[in-house]
Order: sequence, then C-alpha cells, then structure tokens
Amino acid sequence: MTTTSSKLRHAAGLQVRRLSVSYGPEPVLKDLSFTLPAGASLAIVGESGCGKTTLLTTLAGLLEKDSGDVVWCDASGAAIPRLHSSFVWQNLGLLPWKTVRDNLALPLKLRNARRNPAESTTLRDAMLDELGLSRFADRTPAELSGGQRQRLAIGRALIAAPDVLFMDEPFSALDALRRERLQDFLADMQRRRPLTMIFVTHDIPEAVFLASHILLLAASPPRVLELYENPSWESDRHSGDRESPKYAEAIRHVHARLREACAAANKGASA
Ligand SMILES: Nc1ncnc2c1ncn2[C@@H]1O[C@H](COP(=O)(O)OP(=O)(O)OP(=O)(O)O)[C@@H](O)[C@H]1O
Repeated sequence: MTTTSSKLRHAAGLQVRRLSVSYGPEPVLKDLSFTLPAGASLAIVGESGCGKTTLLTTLAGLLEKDSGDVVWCDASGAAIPRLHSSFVWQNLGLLPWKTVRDNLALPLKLRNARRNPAESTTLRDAMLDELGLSRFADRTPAELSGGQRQRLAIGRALIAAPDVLFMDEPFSALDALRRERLQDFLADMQRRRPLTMIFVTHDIPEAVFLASHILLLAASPPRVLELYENPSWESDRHSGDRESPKYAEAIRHVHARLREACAAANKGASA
C-alpha cells in the first residue's frame, strides 16, 4: 500500500555525535558516535546491560541525554526539525478493551485530527487488508494469536506513515518459525514505504536478516565495538537472503566480535 501521506514523507538518516547518557553517576552510554544513511535499517546488538534500550529510547527522544547530538536528516542531508516516529514496545502496548479496527485507527485519530474521516477509514481498511487481519477486525487483541497481535502492533505503528520506526525486541516472545514469518512480513512492509527502522534484538540472525547496518555495543567501558555494514542485506529486498553464504558470514562476523568483547571483559574482570 502506498498512502497519500507516505508519498510525502521520506525515510530519515541519523548522525549521532559524542552521545552520553546516564541514570546515575556512571554513564551507560559515553561519547558514542555513528552515522546512518537515510532509509537504512539499524539493529542494535550487544551483551545484556550494555545500553541497547537506553540508546533506542534516547534516539526516539523519550530519554534525556547528558550531552552530545542526535541529528535526523533527509536523503539530501538537510536536518529534519520535527521527526515523525513510532515505537513498537516489547509488550506491544495494544489497548485490550478496543477492537483490532479501533486499535489500528488510534494513531490516525491522535495525529491527524484534521484528516477527512473517509480518508482515515480508507487507510485503516487498507492496512487491515495488508496485515491480513480484515476477518478479525471486530475482535479484541486477546482474541488474536501472538503473531496476529505482533502484526497489529506493527501496522498500528506504520499506519500514520512515520519517518522512523523504533522497536524494542518486538518478536522476542515468539517461537523461531513465527519469528521468521514476522521478519519476512516486516521486510515486505518496509519494501512498500519509505522508512528508517531502528531496533534492538538479542537474535543475531534477525539482525542480519532485517538490518542494513548493525551497531555492536559493549559495556565496561561503554563503547561502540563496530558499526557493521551488513554485506548480506539487499536494498531491493529490504532484507538479507537466509540462503546466501554472505548471510552466514555476516552472522559469524557479528558473533565473533561480540564473543571477543565478552572474553576481553571477563579477562579484565578476573585480572
Ligand atoms: N531507569 C533506570 N534507572 C537506573 N538504571 C537503569 C535504568 N534503566 C536501565 N538502567 C541500567 O542501565 C544499563 C543499561 O540498561 P539497558 O536496559 O539500556 O541495557 P540493554 O542492553 O538494553 O539490556 P538488556 O539486553 O538486558 O535488555 C543497565 O546497567 C541497567 O541496569
């Protein structure tokens, strides 16, 4: 589906310069810098507690930084003053008392109060169709399967055509097969609209399948190990190819870098 509003929007690029964030005296993120081109997909990976969610929520503007810059720009490099973004949380944040149809329509109501109601209805029904949820439109989220709920949450995040989609481990509660199906679904959704996606995952194959760039973080001291440009990600598919040797190679690379960092941290701790 290409909506009127999505035609007007452009995926955003990102420049992060010397970003520091703390909750207490010790910074969780310190002097972190990287650049992401417009329309890219960024996976944030790293050991537990290294600051992945902290970085995601800071980039989304939901957490205050101590210092540094987070600058969003369009494909020509011009700064975007007011970013239009959506967030899919781990618990999905669907409203349990509302129907699938009403959950989906919520962002249109909140963000586009002036939109013509008929246009909102058309957008909502087209999205229900795209999500494969038309038959379930009158159900509540509790009456859906886990995968259907995840699709609804992603559809709700995308319906108002954000520049950036933030996701914090949205598929972590699913088994491996349903997870792969949703990864395919997400790549497919992304192919159809201009969008920058930034997400946290513990699943390295998921990062390599969905992300053009993978940010490897480490703790103690907090740092970027590498911003890895994923050689297996193909822009026309908006994903990697699980069958390709490059895909396996990218997974090996990310595993090896994280293992090295973990081993170095353990050595430092026991020295
Ligand atoms: N609200 C908070 N107040 C104080 N400390 C916090 C808060 N949130 C996170 N932290 C601490 O900041 C550090 C980074 O947390 P964060 O959740 O960003 O890590 P993460 O890499 O996403 O972890 P995980 O992979 O386990 O989800 C951790 O040491 C955590 O205990």
